[in-house]
Formats: sequence, C-alpha cells, structure tokens
Amino acid sequence: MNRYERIQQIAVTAAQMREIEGRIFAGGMPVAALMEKVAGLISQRVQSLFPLLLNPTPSPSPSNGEGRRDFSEFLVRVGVLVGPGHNGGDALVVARELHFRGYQVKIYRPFSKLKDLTAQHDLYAQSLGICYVEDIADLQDCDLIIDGLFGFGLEREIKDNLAETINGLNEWSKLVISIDLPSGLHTDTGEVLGTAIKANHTLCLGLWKLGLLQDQALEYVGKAELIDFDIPLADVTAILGEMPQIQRVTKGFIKEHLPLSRPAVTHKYKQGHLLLICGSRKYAGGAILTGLGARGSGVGMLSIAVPESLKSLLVSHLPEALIIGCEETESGAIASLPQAVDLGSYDAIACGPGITTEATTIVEEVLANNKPVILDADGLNILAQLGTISTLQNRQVTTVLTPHAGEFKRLFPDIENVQQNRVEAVKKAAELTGSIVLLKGARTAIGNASGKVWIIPESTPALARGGSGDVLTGLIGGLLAQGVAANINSLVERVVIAAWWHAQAGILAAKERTELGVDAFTLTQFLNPVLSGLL
Ligand SMILES: NC(=O)C1=CN([C@@H]2O[C@H](COP(=O)(O)OP(=O)(O)OC[C@H]3O[C@@H](n4cnc5c(N)ncnc54)[C@H](O)[C@@H]3O)[C@@H](O)[C@H]2O)[C@@H](O)CC1
Ligand SMILES: Nc1ncnc2c1ncn2[C@@H]1O[C@H](COP(=O)(O)OP(=O)(O)O)[C@@H](O)[C@H]1O
Ligand SMILES: [K+]
Repeated sequence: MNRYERIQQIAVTAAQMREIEGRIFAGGMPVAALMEKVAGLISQRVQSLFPLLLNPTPSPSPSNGEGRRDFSEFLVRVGVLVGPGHNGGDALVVARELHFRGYQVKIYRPFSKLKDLTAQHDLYAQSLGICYVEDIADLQDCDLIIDGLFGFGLEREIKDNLAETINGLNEWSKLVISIDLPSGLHTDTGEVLGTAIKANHTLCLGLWKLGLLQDQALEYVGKAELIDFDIPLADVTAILGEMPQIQRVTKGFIKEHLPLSRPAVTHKYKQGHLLLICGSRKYAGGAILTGLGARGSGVGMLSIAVPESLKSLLVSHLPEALIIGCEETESGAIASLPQAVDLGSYDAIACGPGITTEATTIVEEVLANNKPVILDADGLNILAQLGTISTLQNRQVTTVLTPHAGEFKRLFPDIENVQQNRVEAVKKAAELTGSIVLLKGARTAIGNASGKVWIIPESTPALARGGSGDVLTGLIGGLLAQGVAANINSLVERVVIAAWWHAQAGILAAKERTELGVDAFTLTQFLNPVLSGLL
C-alpha cells in the first residue's frame, strides 16, 4: 500500500497526535522547521484555492455602456485569526507568506500571551509592517478569513469576548479556511466547546483528526482535506500499531477487499444464497427496496420471505428472486415461516425491514439459527424488546445490527451520549454484544467485537430519505452471503464495503440528479455504476 493510502486511512485523537509529534521532535526535527514546512504547504494550498487573478469582471464603460475588461490585479484581502498556540503560529507564517505573495493581509490576534515560537512569528510579522487590527469588525471587508485560533490544543470551552467574536464572525457568512480544524471543535469528538468557527474549508494537518469524522462536527468543517507533511509512517505505527483501531475507509481499502471477479467455474449457490425476511401489508415497499439492494450486490441466489399477500408484487419487481409467501397475521405481518423453509440452508439471513413489531417469533427463530444474520429496522426494535445483550451474548455466529441513532438508543439504553461520540458508542455496543454494529448517519461508523471501528468518510445528505436504509440492508446481506459461500473468515469488511458502496451510490446519484433526486429506488440504480467506476 502506498504512503497516500496509508495516511488517508488513519484517524487520530489529540493525544495520539501529540505523541506522534513528540517522536518527530525527539528524532531531531526542529519545531520551528516543522511549523515553517507545514505552514508553507497551507499557504500554497490557500493560493491555489484563491489565486490572485486578473480581474475577469467587465467594468461598464460610461460612454457606450458596453463591457470592457479591466486587467488590473485583483486583490485578495485576507483576514488572519491568530491564537496563542502553534495553530496561531501556523497562521502567522501563512499571513507572512501571503503578504509576500501580494495578498492584502490583516491580522487579528486577541491574545497578549503567546507560546514562544508563535510570539517570534508575531514579532516578525509586525516588523514587516503587516496590518494588525484591534477590532474584529475591521476584517469585515476581507474576501477570505483564515482561522488559526486553536488546533488540537484546545482544552477548555471558548467563552466571553472570544465566543462573542466567533459568533459574530459566523454571522458574516464569509469564506473561512480553518487550519487543522475549525477552532472550537473538540479534536476527538467534534463537539462544539462553547462555540466554534464555521468553516468552508478545513485543511487538516498531517493526519485526519477523529473529530472531523463525527456527525456533530460536519456543520462546521465544510470541505475537508488533508495536508500531508511527511510524518514518517514509522512514528505513526509506533503510536497506533500496525493495525490502527480506527480506520478511515478509502477507495483503496475497498479495492483491496471487494471481490470484483468470480471464479471461471462456479454456480449460483457457490455465489451465496441470501434469505431476506421483510415486508408486511403496511410496509410493502421496504421488501422491494431490500430486494433491489441485494440484487445490486451480485449475490448468486436470492430468496425473499414476505406475507402471502405480497407475493405477486415481489415477483413483479424481482423476477429473478425466489419469493416465499408466509402465513400472515390479521394486520398483514408475517406470522410464521413455512415449514419447508430450512434457515440452515442459506449462507446469510437479513431480517427486519417492514416486518412490524408483531414478528417477534420470527426474529427469535432467525437468531436461534447458526447462520450469519443482519437485523435492521423492526428486527432491531424486536431485539430491543427481547433484551439486546442477553439475546446476543450466546450467539456463536456473526450478527450484524444496522441501527440509526434512534434504534441504537433503544438497543443500548445504557450507552449515553450516542451522538456526542458516535465512534465510542459503536465501539462499546460491538464489544458488549460481540456483534458487528453499524451506526447509520452522515458519517456511518462500523464496530466489531474486538474494538475496531471503521468510518465512512464521505456521503451525502441526499440519502436522508425513507427507504435508503432498506437498500443498505439488502446490499450488506448480499455481500455477506457471498463472503460466507467463499469461506471468508472475517465478514466485517463486507459490511464496511456495503456501507461505502451505498454512500458512493448516493454521491453519484446526487451528482447526476441533485440532492433531491435520490429516492431509494433511484439509489439502487446507481449501485452498479459505482462498481464499474472502480474497475
Ligand atoms: N502536530 C504537528 O505535528 C504540528 C502541529 N502544528 C500546529 O500546532 C497546533 C497545536 O498547537 P498547540 O499545541 O500549541 O495548540 P493550539 O494552538 O491548538 O492551542 C493551544 C493554546 O491555546 C490555549 N487554550 C486552549 N484552550 C483555550 C481556550 N478555551 N481559551 C483560550 N486559550 C485556550 C492553550 O493554553 C495553549 O496556549 C496544531 O493544531 C497545528 O496547527 C504545526 O505547527 C506543525 C506540526
Ligand atoms: N445526512 C446524511 N448524510 C449521509 N447519509 C445519511 C444522512 N442521513 C441518513 N443517511 C443514510 O441514509 C440511510 C438511512 O437509513 P434509515 O435511517 O434506516 O432509513 P430507512 O429506514 O427509511 O431506510 C443510512 O444509510 C444513513 O447512513
Ligand atoms: K483552527
């Protein structure tokens, strides 16, 4: 795996970053030299994002009213916010470099006590005659704000005057670039400590900070990118180990694990047999969408158990699937599976979308079987009623739970503050149950029993729409069944692939059809194009 891939797959806490940084300095890298290097890279990136252009705006000529091109230099006015620590030091170096390149720079430094290195850069910026402003309002005419107030060293809430300053600045709706992370965000959880800068771009330094991958940070982060400053991989490995416990899921990871080709000699049952148990008279569509998600996975054989009255509907949407009509309750939920159904004959079973909470015995039956099971939606609500941990404790085979935050709270009432630290929550839930837990959201996180967590770093709010979770359940089921048929030992990668694939399909669909054009059926149509794009 090349350096770029390795680095992109890592996410660190503030404490880990501090330790890695410590090793670099202990190795002999001077602190000042590193700051100069890092801030040089930031400054170059800022210049490529906001170049000093020849002004392309035609200015109207008073005589004939026709446009005339004005080729005078277009000044970019940059306001730089400087904090007391090394984040502020980075900002001062960026201010100096932009000043030399011809940008019109103004510095706002609301602190009198600075770390030594920061203080030195501050002195030099003053000696160069760069403009300092006392009042944040003096930055209101800037085209761009660079936020170097705090990085991963923020340790307490932002309060009083500084909080007011940040709140005021957020209201200007200016273009803001944050250095390392938006000032005010907790480096590990992404929680807002008092208040935080709302950035359009975040230039994260060296390694991805975990907080940038948590849902609650996203409103502040904007477009995030990593500025690689050549942290030696040996130093990363020394702190995080060869197999880091938290993994940011990249395209490279997917390519490594996704089975893109089939053996030349095979047959349908060797390519996985998935049983879906889903749907009710009330929720018929969920069964179709789950089926279409499974279809997208390429699974060899698909069987779908639905209430008898939905059978012909399912046949018409999924002609390749074997539809099993089940006896139903008065309200049209599955009452029982036909005697002829042998749960042990499938490679994996996905159960839950649309089954209603009447189908308790079905869920019990499914879990009593020793085949990998995916539970979603009402399958999860039933599990919560049965008692999540006690029910799953003795299961010897893979169970995958795919809750959104609401379902998660019902499943794990003792795990507090789920949304405040989703990565930690999913880790605990997976360890407690010995299951694979996938917590849905803007940054879906997947945990396994050994405490490892994978995060899907890109997605789209276009997916926040009824039925898109059903598609995911089918996709996971299909990939799992294929993995079991191929005798793959570790199934968690299959779940991770499904979550990444689902998100990418959403992104691709939103690109072609806008964020409002990604209904769940449309989403299923974009699963295959994601795959062809990988080849
Ligand atoms: N990790 C690395 O290898 C590198 C880090 N660099 C920069 O250094 C930053 C970390 O620097 P620091 O450790 O100095 O930390 P910060 O610059 O993030 O801030 C720490 C300073 O802020 C003060 N502080 C913390 N919370 C406060 C609050 N709520 N109100 C007021 N003051 C508060 C602290 O007392 C300390 O002086 C990174 O984010 C990055 O920008 C780069 O310069 C170079 C390389
Ligand atoms: N803001 C968002 N950004 C990205 N993905 C999202 C967002 N909101 C929801 N999703 C994704 O959409 C899907 C919704 O699933 P779920 O809540 O189960 O809906 P449903 O039950 O209606 O199918 C999940 O995969 C989730 O990760
Ligand atoms: K910052």
